[in-house]
Amino acid sequence: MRSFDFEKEYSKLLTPDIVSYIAQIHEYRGRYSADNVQKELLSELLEIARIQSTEASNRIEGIITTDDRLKKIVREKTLPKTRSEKEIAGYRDVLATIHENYEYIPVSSNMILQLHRDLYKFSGNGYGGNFKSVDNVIAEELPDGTKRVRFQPVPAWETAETVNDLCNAFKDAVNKQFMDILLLLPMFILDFLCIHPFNDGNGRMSRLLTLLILYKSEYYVGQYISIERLISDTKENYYEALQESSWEWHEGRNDYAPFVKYMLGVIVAAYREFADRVEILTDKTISKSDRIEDIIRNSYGRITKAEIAAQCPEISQTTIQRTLNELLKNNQIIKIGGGRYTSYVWNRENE
Ligand SMILES: Nc1ncnc2c1ncn2[C@@H]1O[C@H](COP(=O)(O)OP(=O)(O)OP(=O)(O)O)[C@@H](O)[C@H]1O
Repeated sequence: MRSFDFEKEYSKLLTPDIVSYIAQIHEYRGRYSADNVQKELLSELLEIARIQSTEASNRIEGIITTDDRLKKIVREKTLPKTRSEKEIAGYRDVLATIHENYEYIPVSSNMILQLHRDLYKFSGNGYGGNFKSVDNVIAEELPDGTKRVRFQPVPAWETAETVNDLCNAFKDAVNKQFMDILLLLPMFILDFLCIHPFNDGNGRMSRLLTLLILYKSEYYVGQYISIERLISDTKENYYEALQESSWEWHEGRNDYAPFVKYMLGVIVAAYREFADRVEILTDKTISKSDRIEDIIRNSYGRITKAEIAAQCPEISQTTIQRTLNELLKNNQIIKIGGGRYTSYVWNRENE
């Protein structure tokens, strides 16, 4: 059976590029601790990130619904109807549990099972909260419709014990305190994905666990900038890094570096985006119209005038309307619907 030795692998990862990523992330964490950023601003970013995270993590697995239904599900304004919507609602709830209770959720086999149970609580397919009952493969569908095996995970009969060993080894490594969690985290996630402990939901669970471990270690950026969206936007690199790092995993000879670098790159990108958003939203020298433009560009799907106003209460309705007219004239946004149902969406065709 596969064993886990974080300490042995750790020293191999201390290369200049990885160390530089870690230094950047440490610096960002210090600069943007919650005390340094306005509370209203954070709650605005929080709402956007919650929608994007739920959408993106599900989209990576082909689980989708319309923009409007997605927003309503995340805001709990409707009940999920289709199978995909039920899985999206499950993700929404597990994400909320992690956001609110990360301090009290240990990274243990039992907790992973409980979170997985909640991921499927609307689905009623019997998968939720149980490790896989039969062996599985990580497959890839080729353009001609045929399937190719990307990775053969741990067999079903070894799964419970292997997850338990992984969680214990991870806990021991964290407790030793001299190894940076930013390296232990992607190693743990890669091992989790190579075990692929569930019949379904492994990718989503791995991204939820990523957030959990980041929050527990006081890296809160994922609450405000969606890490899942950044992964979805770089899906090809994500799969490539996983492929490279999982090579010879069963023999314990795999190289964690590609996936570690990929994940650290994503975390740095999230902090950079956070820094940019904070600057735009707080810099008083940035014009009102630029702020409105930024809000529309960064919103998920359509946005109404009332939603824009809620995000910038200090800007008058007249200025918002004038800016909307200007953006429409320049073809930067698209108007959808009419009357009190009018909404706007950023025109990405120009990008
Ligand atoms: N070569 C690989 N090695 C390890 N993990 C991989 C590899 N390629 C992809 N993955 C991971 O496996 C996930 C997809 O696995 P799979 O298609 O089996 O989905 P699943 O278990 O049904 O769950 P979910 O639907 O949430 O992904 C990806 O999101 C990615 O995280």
